Amino acid sequence: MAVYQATTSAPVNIAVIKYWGKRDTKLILPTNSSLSVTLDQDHLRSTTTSRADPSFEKDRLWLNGEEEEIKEGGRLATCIKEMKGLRREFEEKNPSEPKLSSYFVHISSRNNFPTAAGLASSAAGFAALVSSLAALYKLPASASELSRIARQGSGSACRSLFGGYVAWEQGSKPDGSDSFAVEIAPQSHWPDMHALICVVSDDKKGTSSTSGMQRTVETSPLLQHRIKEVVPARMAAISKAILAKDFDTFAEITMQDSNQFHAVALDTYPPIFYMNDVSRAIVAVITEYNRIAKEKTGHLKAAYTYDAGPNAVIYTPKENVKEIIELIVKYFPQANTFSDPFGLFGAQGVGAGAVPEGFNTAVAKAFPAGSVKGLIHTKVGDGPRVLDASEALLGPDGLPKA
Ligand SMILES: Nc1ncnc2c1ncn2[C@@H]1O[C@H](COP(=O)(O)OP(=O)(O)OP(=O)(O)O)[C@@H](O)[C@H]1O
Ligand SMILES: C[C@@](O)(CCOP(=O)(O)OP(=O)(O)O)CC(=O)O
Repeated sequence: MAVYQATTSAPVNIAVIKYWGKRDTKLILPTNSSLSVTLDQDHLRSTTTSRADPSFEKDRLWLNGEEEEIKEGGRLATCIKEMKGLRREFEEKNPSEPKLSSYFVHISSRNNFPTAAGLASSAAGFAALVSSLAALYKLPASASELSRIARQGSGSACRSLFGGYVAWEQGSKPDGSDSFAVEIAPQSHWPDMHALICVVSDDKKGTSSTSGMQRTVETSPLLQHRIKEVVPARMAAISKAILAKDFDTFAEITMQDSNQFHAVALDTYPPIFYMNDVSRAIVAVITEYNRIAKEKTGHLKAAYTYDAGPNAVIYTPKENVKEIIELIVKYFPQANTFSDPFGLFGAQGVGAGAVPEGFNTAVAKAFPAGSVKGLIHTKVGDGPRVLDASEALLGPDGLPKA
């Protein structure tokens, strides 16, 4: 008996122009365009195996080994239904192909990082789901077409269908057909972009992005200004900066847009707070770091950005990463060993940290060990990957492997 199965992995993306607000909550159509950097799957990824089989009795999905309910009309069900629809069209055009669209699917997925902790697990997760079904169904669909379906799982997921630098064009059609992701530049265009994730908390967050952003749409007058007056100009300027590899402009817009996203969260009624004291101290440290860099070299060296949680993501050219880690470690001593995937520190490890010459240490207090629970060093990466059968997450019985 033929086994119809495919395994793919997909990356996390972290936005530099934030998506926050929907004009259609069912189709997941945003109130503004957004732009992100895709991070390397060598470090952070969702891996998903999908199988179609005539013996399966219903569609089932396991996330990190636990079965998730596929609610009728819910986001998972919508993505699976849309993908089966594309397969059906493909079968109609290619009548000799097996009728996989009529079989139920079993899907097993794993994230190699905390789920629902503000590390964009839903983005990587839905991108991996859609790309594994696309591989299973052998669809000729483009990444932008698939992004339209991933969007209906979680808005930010549409951007994880591409590597590199990715825009989600908001579109204007009521049916969402023009709301999808496009590549601004591939990873290879600007491979020197590194990212340091400061994990402040990996707990499940208090206010989900989904509910938080709708409260903002309903109550924040500042959001209306952001949508009309701010984001369109920033999208154009940051796209241009990426094409020109202009880190100064990229960094300035990234930090300003993170600030404004958290300002609209505060402008929401009742207000939403995602950043905490540790997050704000990291802003102060990076701001001072940039001040002396600008004084010495005329250029910025780092850009912070925060999603719907307290974790910082710091974008920087590779040459600065060691200095930034030393700086962070100085203020936020590490309780856990830093994995150092790029081998910056050698056998002696990160040590007690250091500040660059001229740095005003009074900008923040030193925090107790463990305030920043961990540091993840990664960089810009590629789009979804089709993996070998040996990496499958479903066993011969069609159930998740232990
Ligand atoms: N690998 C996966 N496959 C399918 N669905 C997933 C996967 N990973 C996460 N999800 C879905 O995404 C949900 C978590 O999304 P949520 O937006 O709460 O957190 P997050 O994505 O980590 O944070 P944020 O989007 O704010 O960065 C999970 O409860 C699950 O429904
Ligand atoms: C702050 C953000 O990370 C918000 C992400 O929101 P989600 O994509 O998680 O929301 P839903 O579409 O409701 O699933 C900004 C961004 O990624 O652009």
